[in-house]
Formats: sequence, structure tokens, C-alpha cells
Amino acid sequence: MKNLLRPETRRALPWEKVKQIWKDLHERPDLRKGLRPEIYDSWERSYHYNVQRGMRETTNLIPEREFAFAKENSKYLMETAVPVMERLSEFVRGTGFVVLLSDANCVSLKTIGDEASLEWSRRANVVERTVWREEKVGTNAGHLCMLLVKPISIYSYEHFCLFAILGAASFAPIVDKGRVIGSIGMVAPYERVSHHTLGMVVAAADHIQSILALNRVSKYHQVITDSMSDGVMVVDLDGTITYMNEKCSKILRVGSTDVIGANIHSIFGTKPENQFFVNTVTQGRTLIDDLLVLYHGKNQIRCHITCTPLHGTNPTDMGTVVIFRESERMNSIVGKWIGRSTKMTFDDIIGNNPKFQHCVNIAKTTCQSDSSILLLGESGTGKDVIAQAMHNESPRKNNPFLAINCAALPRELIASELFGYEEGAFTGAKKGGNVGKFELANQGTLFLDEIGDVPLDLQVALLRVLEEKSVIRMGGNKLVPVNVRIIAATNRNLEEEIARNRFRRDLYYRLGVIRLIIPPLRERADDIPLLVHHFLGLICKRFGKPLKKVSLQAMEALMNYEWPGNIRELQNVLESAIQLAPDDEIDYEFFKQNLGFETPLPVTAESNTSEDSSSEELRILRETLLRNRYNKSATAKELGVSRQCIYRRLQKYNLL
Ligand SMILES: Nc1ncnc2c1ncn2[C@@H]1O[C@H](COP(=O)(O)OP(=O)(O)OP(=O)(O)O)[C@@H](O)[C@H]1O
Repeated sequence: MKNLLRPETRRALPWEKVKQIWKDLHERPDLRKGLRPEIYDSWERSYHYNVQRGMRETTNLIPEREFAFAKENSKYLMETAVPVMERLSEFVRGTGFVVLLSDANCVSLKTIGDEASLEWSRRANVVERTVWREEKVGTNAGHLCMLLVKPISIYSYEHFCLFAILGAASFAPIVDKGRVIGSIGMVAPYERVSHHTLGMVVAAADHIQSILALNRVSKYHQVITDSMSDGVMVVDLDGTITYMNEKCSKILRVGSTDVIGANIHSIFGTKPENQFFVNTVTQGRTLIDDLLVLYHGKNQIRCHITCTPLHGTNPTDMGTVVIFRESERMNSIVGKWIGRSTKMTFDDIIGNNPKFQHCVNIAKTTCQSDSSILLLGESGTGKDVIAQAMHNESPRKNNPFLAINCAALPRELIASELFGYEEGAFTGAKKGGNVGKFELANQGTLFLDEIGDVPLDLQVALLRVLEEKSVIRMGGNKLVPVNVRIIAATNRNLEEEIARNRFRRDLYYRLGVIRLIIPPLRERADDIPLLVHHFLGLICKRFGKPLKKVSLQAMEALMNYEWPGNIRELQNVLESAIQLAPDDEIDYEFFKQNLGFETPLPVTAESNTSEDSSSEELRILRETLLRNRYNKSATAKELGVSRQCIYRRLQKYNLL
């Protein structure tokens, strides 16, 4: 008996014999020990489940609706597996085998075979819609391969139930993302058993698993490339475009389906301007974020391009992956991440002083133009703020605002910062080179602060860039067109610098197409109450402190001070006062004692205190002025007098 259980003896066994062996196995537990261990264990479980071994036909058919639901759930498995099953079935045509697919719940989803084998499988209950769970039909290869997560063949009498011993089956589990999602098998009359069947089934399962994994990766790949904000194109060595994502077709303004399979020349033609790019791609050269302007029909495509050669093991896989980054998008990223961000707008610029307002008005009206502008004024007067506000009000507002402080950079670095450099341009130059501020600021605004500190030799290079509207990186020879609005600023007296041959007159004129002279704070003392009020609010908020006030006397002192550091100094004084002053109202004494802030109070204000009526009038006037933040019209309105009357009183008390 033990010998009969050996695989090599099975083939020739007549039906009566296999049936007898099956019977003996059920009746004599000692004989069952001769079964393979995994089959033995399965039989033990089948007894435990109380499976009716004498079943002549299966009662395991599920209702149509449940079956439809199971098929819907395994739709993607069926879509992948059925073509593989069809192919397998073709190979074994005429040999009596049916190919079978079941889901993870052992529902038989699909059977494929030739007519004769399907006819047999119907008689043997190997049909769709049946459930082959061990709990229901005892030991069977479909369920056992999934339980063991390994391929297995089960021969006739090794099945637990009588109806199943007609056949021999080989099954392999289908595993996806580490989970068993079904099984594929081949079943035939037991006498057709072959040692090769299991190998075929394993190969089919492997193939299905690979397709599932590949489909998933290509889905991820598609979602990733389609959601990329950069264009991606793959070109093989003879210039055939083999892949293009949606973004790339948008950038190049071509239909991706039209160009895949076409040659790169069909897009970029033989235009000399495109030659460098086409040659780079077809010759498998490398580019890293190079700003190129390509021409396609009437369109000019301005992009940062990266070309990476593909080195496949197979020569047919060689080619180049090209990444297109739209320069406008790069610019807005640059604007967000590099240099200073432009937060200030004209609404943030405080000051009603007529001289200052005149400057602001010119700045506002010239925002729309591309002419260079030169901001002249002492340190801290608001040149940077005005430059930012101009950018934010201009058509370039969504592109970068880049600022470079020419005085803060070592002399030898200014050129590379401004114009960029190519790889190997000098010792210590970064691999792949570096993009300069001019290129980064493309379509935006470049704020050249402390322009008066630029060395003479660089002034020549700067002038050339401004005139030619293109830069050549240091160590390079390619002209890169740039469209940048220049706002330059200095606190030096440039006329004097020119007279001393330290600044080029031609650059001065070139930069100062529009020239703004921003008044120092001491010349706009009437703006001090407004500025004080504004900064007190901002600073208290920043430090989470309750809003503080400045006493009338302190305000007058602030208005009389010279402010060599201008608005920046005023901000600092107020910040210290907010941090240190014990009371909600910061008085003159505090400024004097804590900040060494020595400002004479207006003589008239003090001397008038002797005369009662005048001192009362002065007190009311000062308080109303303060309440109205030194706005004379509002003060006049509150006091019910004319503006002229207020001016007369201010003159009388020497407050003008
Ligand atoms: N009119 C204004 N309204 C509000 N804040 C201002 C105004 N002018 C200047 N400021 C503030 O004063 C400070 C100094 O201004 P800014 O840096 O623009 O001066 P600057 O002239 O560029 O100085 P520097 O020449 O030293 O670079 C900044 O914090 C700015 O926000």
C-alpha cells in the first residue's frame, strides 16, 4: 500500500484500484501516515470539519449574484490572468487538461479548456461558480496551495472526497503585494497526470504576478509623471521619441500621442537655434538645468533643461531622458525660496510728507515700465521697501524679486553671484556650475543694493548685460538672454563718486533712467507720529504685548531728533522702549534715561507753561494733534476750527 502511494506508480492505476486505495485510506488511519505530510494534515483538518467524504457530486455551487460579486472583486486579477490561462490552455490542447483560476476565497472564477476537457470537467464538478474550501470539500489542491503558500499537486485518491478522486490537479498561489489573492491550476482525469504540469502552473502564476507588479509600477509611474510639474521626454539614440508626459506635451505644445514614435527633428526641425539641444539629446550628452530657448513653429520655448543619458545593458535601451522646467515656474520657485521674499506693498509704506509722497507717487507710476530705476537716499530711509513695493505692483510680481547687496559680498564673488559660472570656471567652482542672480531673476526684478560699492571693472560687465539683455556665465561662452528689471540703490553720492572716477558715468545714466531721492527722516518729521503709531502696533503685536503709547512730550522729542539711522533707527528705539518701558505710556524721561536719547524739547512748549490761558490752549492743541496722529485737517475738524487756524497756532507755539 505504501508503495502505491508513491508518485511513479500512479499513472497506470485502474479506476477500481484508486477507489480502493482511497477507501483504505479512510478506513485505516495507519495507512494515512504514508501520505505526504501536508496532505495528511489536510485530511486531519477535513475530518475535523466533518466533511462528507462520500459526496458523489459537489454541493458547493454559490448563487449567481454572489458569483457576480466575486468576479467584480477580482476583476483586475481576471483581466491579468485570463490571457495567461488562454495561452496555457492552447499549449495543452488535446491533453485533457482544463486551466482554472480561483479567488482567495476558493471561488472558481474561470475554467478554460478544449471541448473534450471541459466536458470531462463538468462531470468531475470542476466548474465555475463552485467553492473549493477545505471546510466544504476536504483536501484539494486549489485551497491547499493557498494555505501553504506554495505550489502543490494532488493526485486522485489524495483528495478527501469521493467526487474529487476522478482528477489530478496542480495549483500555484498568486501572490500580490505579499498577499495571496487567488490560485491558478490545471486539472485533468487522474490517468493523465504529468510531472510537468506543476512547473507550467508555477510559471503561469509567476507570470501573472509579474504583470500585476508591472501594472502597478506603471500606474504609479503614470500618476507620478502626469502629476509632475516638469516635462519629461525620453528619446532614443536615433532621435525617436519613446515617451512624453502630459506636462511635456503642454510645454512643447504638441500632442503626446502624435509625437511618440516620431523623430525629435520633426519637432525641432533643423533650426540652427535648436541644434545645440538636438545634438545634446541625440549624442547622449549631459545637461544640468541649462536655460535654453527652443523654437517650435512660431513658439519660443524658454526652459531649464536637464539631459541625462540612459545607459541600458541593451544597446536598444540607450538614449536620453530630458526634463523640461519652465523658466517662469522656476522663477516663482526661486522667488519663494531664494533671497528675500517681497512682502512689502505700497500699502505698507507709511508717510504723508509731501516730499516723500512725491517719491512714492513716481515709484507707483513707473512700476509698469521696465526702465531701470535708481533709488538714492541715506541708510534706513526705505529704499529696499520701495523696491519691493514697486516689484509687487508691477507685471513681474509673480516672478522673483532677487536682492543682492553689493557691499556685503567680497569683491571677487560679485561677478559669479551676478552672472553665474560654468563648471571648472575657477578653483572651487561647483560641479555643474552655478546659475547667477541675473538668470534666476529672469522675468522678475533684480535689486542691486549698494550699487555704489561695485568695483569699476565689474561696472563694465554690468553695463554690458544691461545693454545686451543677456549674460555669459564666467568661464562660459553661451549668451543667455535675460529679461530683468533693475532697481539699484545706494546711499553714496554717485555724482561725487563719478567725479572721483570711482563710478562710471555711463552706468549711472543707464541705471538711473528714473532717479528717486528719498528724503531722510529728519526732513519729514511730520511723518514721525504716523510712523511711531504704525511701528508701535507692529512691534507690540510681534512680541505679544499690549499696545503701548508714547506721551506727548516724548513724541515731540522724537520729532525733534536728527535720526541719523532714519526709519531703521526709529524702529529700534521703539522696539527697545516696548521691551523695557514699565508703563503703557512711554514718556520722555524713559527715552532719555534708558536709551540715552537726548533731544531738547521745543523751547516754546516749555516756556509757555507760565501763561495759563496759552498753556491750556497748547495742551489741548498737542493732545488733539496726537490723537489725530498729527494730521492737521483732522485736528482742525475735531477742534471745530479751520486748517489755517491750526497752522497759525502751530506757528505761534513754534511747533511747525
Ligand atoms: N515708509 C516706510 N513705511 C514703513 N516702514 C518703512 C518705511 N521706510 C522704511 N521702513 C522700514 O525701515 C527699515 C529700513 O528700511 P529699508 O531697509 O528699506 O531702508 P534702506 O534705505 O534700504 O536702507 P539701507 O540703505 O541701509 O539698505 C525697514 O524695516 C523698513 O521696513
